[in-house]
Amino acid sequence: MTALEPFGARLRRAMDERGPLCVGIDPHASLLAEWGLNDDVAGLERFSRTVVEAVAGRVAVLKPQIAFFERFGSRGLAVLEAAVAEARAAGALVVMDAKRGDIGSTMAAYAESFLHKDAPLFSDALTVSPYLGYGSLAPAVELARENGTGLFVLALTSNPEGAEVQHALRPDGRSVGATVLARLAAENAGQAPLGSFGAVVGATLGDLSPYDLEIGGPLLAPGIGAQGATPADLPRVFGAAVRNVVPNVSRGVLRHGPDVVALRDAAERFAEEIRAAVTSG
Ligand SMILES: O=c1ccn([C@@H]2O[C@H](COP(=O)(O)O)[C@@H](O)[C@H]2O)c(=O)[nH]1
Repeated sequence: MTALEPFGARLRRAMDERGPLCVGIDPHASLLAEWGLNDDVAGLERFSRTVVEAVAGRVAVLKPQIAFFERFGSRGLAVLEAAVAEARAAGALVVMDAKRGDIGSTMAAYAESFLHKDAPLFSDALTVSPYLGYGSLAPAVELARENGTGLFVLALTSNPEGAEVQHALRPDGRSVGATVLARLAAENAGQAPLGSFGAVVGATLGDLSPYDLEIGGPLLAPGIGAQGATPADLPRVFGAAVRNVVPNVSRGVLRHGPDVVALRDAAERFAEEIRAAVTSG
């Protein structure tokens, strides 16, 4: 494979051409049942293929949640490999939601598993956790730069429990989450039109004006739909940085399956609401 253009540039173009929506591939056992599928590898495969068929040719980003595939061991991971390859072949960027984080030497292996161009689970970007110290992510940053891939670093997560860690104040008076955002801004310095090192910032969080969200990179915003946020919340939560927001919807779209057209229509409705909110905000 020839070297890829940096992830940030590829993402900016995809957002401009297709809109910023990211649809999740989250095969919850309850969704498999609602779709009339068995909670087994065949059900998992049918679910993933249907989501890819419905939306991968239309939305900018697909975000598989690896936990739902790991549940089925090596055969689940084989299904994930196929879904990633098919989604990318249909023109979607793939953000692997694996939230990896470890000491630097192990982090390097995690990065190779997803961000190296020859990896079976090669993805355009990976979610990672900075809570072993931001510096522990350095091998992943380096490998992403070499391979034209990207990272989304957990900064201010959508779940209420995240605040006890992410809002905690450091000795210098800054919060932990604000420091993660500042480190990302430094990674992205000088990168145009968009850096490759994004933050995860929940759409559920309300007013984020105390935080500097201008990190020069994308902001992956889960929480719309099942967690209660709506597209209309985006301008209020993200302010001017809304132009760099990649809103994620998983269950809010997936509950409309298994009909391909119904899934596609649900994604299109979210995409339209996001477009309206972002342009009016
Ligand atoms: O802060 C975070 C980080 C990641 N997620 C993931 O996003 C999706 C959300 O799914 P919904 O069904 O739309 O609620 C899921 O894969 C989470 O693991 C998050 O929700 N919040």
